[in-house]
Amino acid sequence: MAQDTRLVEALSFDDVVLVPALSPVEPWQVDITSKASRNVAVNVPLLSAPMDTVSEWRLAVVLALLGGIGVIHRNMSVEEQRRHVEKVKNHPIVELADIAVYEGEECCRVRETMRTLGVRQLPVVDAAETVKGYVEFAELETCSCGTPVAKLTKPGPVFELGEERKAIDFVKRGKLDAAAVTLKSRFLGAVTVHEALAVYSPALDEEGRLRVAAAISPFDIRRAQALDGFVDILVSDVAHFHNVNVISAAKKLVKSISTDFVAGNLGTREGVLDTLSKIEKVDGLRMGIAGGSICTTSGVAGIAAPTLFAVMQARSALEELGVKLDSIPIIADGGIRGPGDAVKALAAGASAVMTGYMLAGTDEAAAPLIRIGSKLYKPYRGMASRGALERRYAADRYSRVAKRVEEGIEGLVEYRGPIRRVILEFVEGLKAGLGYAGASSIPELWRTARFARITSRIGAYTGVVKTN
Ligand SMILES: NC(=O)c1ccc[n+]([C@@H]2O[C@H](COP(=O)([O-])OP(=O)(O)OC[C@H]3O[C@@H](n4cnc5c(N)ncnc54)[C@H](O)[C@@H]3O)[C@@H](O)[C@H]2O)c1
Repeated sequence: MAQDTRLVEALSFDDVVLVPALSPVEPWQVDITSKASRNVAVNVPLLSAPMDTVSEWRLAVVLALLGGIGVIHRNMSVEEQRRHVEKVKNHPIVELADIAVYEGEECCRVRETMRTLGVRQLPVVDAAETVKGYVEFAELETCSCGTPVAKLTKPGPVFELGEERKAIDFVKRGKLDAAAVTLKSRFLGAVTVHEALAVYSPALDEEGRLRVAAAISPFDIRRAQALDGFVDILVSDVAHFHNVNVISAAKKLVKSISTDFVAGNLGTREGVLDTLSKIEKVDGLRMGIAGGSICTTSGVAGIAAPTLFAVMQARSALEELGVKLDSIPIIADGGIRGPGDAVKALAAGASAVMTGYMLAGTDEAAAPLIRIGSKLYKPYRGMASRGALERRYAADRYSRVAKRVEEGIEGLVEYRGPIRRVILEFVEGLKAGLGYAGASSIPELWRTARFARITSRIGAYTGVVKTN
């Protein structure tokens, strides 16, 4: 057969922009709820990459409290990975010790403050200002002053702003010794209540526990079975899923699990078509090869499927099969530097994005904080870097050595503070992006987004020295 020498165009995030459109919504009204896999809803369309400098239980807890989902890496034994998942699943949403019942004047004061602020819900925080969840302020009884007594009940999902609800949620740790306004400024910092309400919305399973996913190799049935039914999603974690051996291993593996299975990484339409035609149960597609900031695959092997291109490829495969985009969600994985790239990935057809880089510098990331001179950093490395591979082979005696070449670097990223700051910026960026594109939700963005190719970099701060 003659070699096919046609060039296809593999677009990357910097090659395109989304063009603005008539907008029926204000950014704060934009709904960014989505799916991380067929049966797993998220309030923030973000998954942490299963990397050993990023995703362990601590990050997964806070990310789920903020509405996204963490994917626990697999550079550890099966037992250890299960323990990480357990820690997330058993983590309290509301710490019972922090719960108080407010009565009388105190109750009236809370209600009045919240009414003044136009707020129905505030997050519960601990001493480190980590979001613990929500408390419900339900109109169950009436206190002496005639207003309802606040009772803290099971945490619920975030209510739509402007929606009339009987229940009023509010946030507080310990006794209400300060007005909600004070709490707002202490906890929320410079952001508005509207913004904060949009962010703090835990991703919970049917039993009200935090959601969490775990990375597996399709060859590792033992690991998959140990996590099956316990974790929300099993995420395939190999560089080239479109390999006959990987596909046949996955075909076998899915027969023994009931948890959502995300296939990946894939880069092409053909890869998706082969995956879906050969594997009975595929609940999501992890798309993108060699797009990551720490990935050296394109240099080492000359291969890449840039994330934006890979998402577009998956979308065309699904459309060809007549499969709805939200029934097999596409996860854009690799090279997402911030919300702008994420908006482009979503517009191309993704339901959610996966990132290591954006989260690697946060307090909650799995690597230790390092000081060099006056600056703080956190280590960050690719999962095919020498260090990560050595750890895998040492920690997991069932791991296979498929290649003897490194495809990732080990480096440092600047310290970024608590993850909630990153997520807040991410959520607000997404909402702004959808607002510009004239879409009030992600499915609407799929239908209406228009891309334009750009001929040169659209740069912010060009020629300006940034001081903040
Ligand atoms: N997303 C990316 O772009 C990317 C690229 C490289 C590595 N990685 C990550 O690095 C880690 C190691 O990756 P890995 O796939 O080498 O893991 P691995 O060593 O567990 O390999 C798993 C299987 O994937 C197949 N495979 C992998 N590379 C292949 C290739 N070049 N040609 C043919 N088949 C291939 C083989 O069947 C192999 O046994 C994983 O965590 C992976 O996700 C990611």
